[in-house]
Amino acid sequence: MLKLTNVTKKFGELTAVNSLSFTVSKGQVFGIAGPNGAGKSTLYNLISGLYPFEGAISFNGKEIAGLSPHQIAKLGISRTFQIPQIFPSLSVEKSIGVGNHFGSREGFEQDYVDKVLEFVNLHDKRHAMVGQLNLLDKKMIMIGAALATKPEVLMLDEPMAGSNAKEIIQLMELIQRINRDLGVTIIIIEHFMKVLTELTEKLLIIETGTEICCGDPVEVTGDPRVIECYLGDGT
Ligand SMILES: Nc1ncnc2c1ncn2[C@@H]1O[C@H](COP(=O)(O)OP(=O)(O)OP(=O)(O)O)[C@@H](O)[C@H]1O
Repeated sequence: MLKLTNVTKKFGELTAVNSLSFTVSKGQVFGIAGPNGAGKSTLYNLISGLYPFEGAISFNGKEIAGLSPHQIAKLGISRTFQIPQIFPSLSVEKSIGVGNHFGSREGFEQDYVDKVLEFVNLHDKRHAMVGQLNLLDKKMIMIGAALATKPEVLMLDEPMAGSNAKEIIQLMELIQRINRDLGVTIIIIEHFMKVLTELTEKLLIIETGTEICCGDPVEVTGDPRVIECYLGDGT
């Protein structure tokens, strides 16, 4: 479904993404982890059409290099950000509606916005101003706006950041429902290994833009190269 071939991104002298190749299959939950500065968010920025890059990225067989973020969203790729990107003075309903305006192929659909509000459990807060809500609600709004684009693939950038244990369980449950009930393929960048091993079917570890290891999450997290570069030896 989503295939990256020798994708490289340089910022001047710095190679942020270094010849990465991997495939995400339809319906999969695919994890990405690595130390700070490894190039994870840059990878999302490339797939979202924010920067030009070397190599190839194809989605359902179509090359996406050169397409605008808007065109890529319309193809069915959506994303969230580490820090919730929200419009503080918009209502919850309008914020999710913006996602539907931006990405849906069928034009604006109020019914779909209503469905998303229910799905992310924000129907009771639909008229609240986004800026007045707590971090978990803001995350749910950002995920809801991404879902309102009707994505085939949803890329989540550190969805658990800043959340407590109870919120992490709620977010994990939501991600599983998005994958299972809506059939959306998920790519998730996360630092919490427990979240990655519980949620994902395949895990890619990168360091300084380069692949260290990719495969079964339990095997990957036990790989000595991953322990050395990312997890540490516990001492
Ligand atoms: N627009 C940019 N211009 C120049 N350098 C950039 C730009 N964006 C990212 N970088 C650099 O590219 C490297 C990878 O950054 P990136 O944000 O992708 O890492 P990351 O793995 O997402 O890190 P973190 O876990 O801290 O979010 C870093 O060295 C960063 O400083």
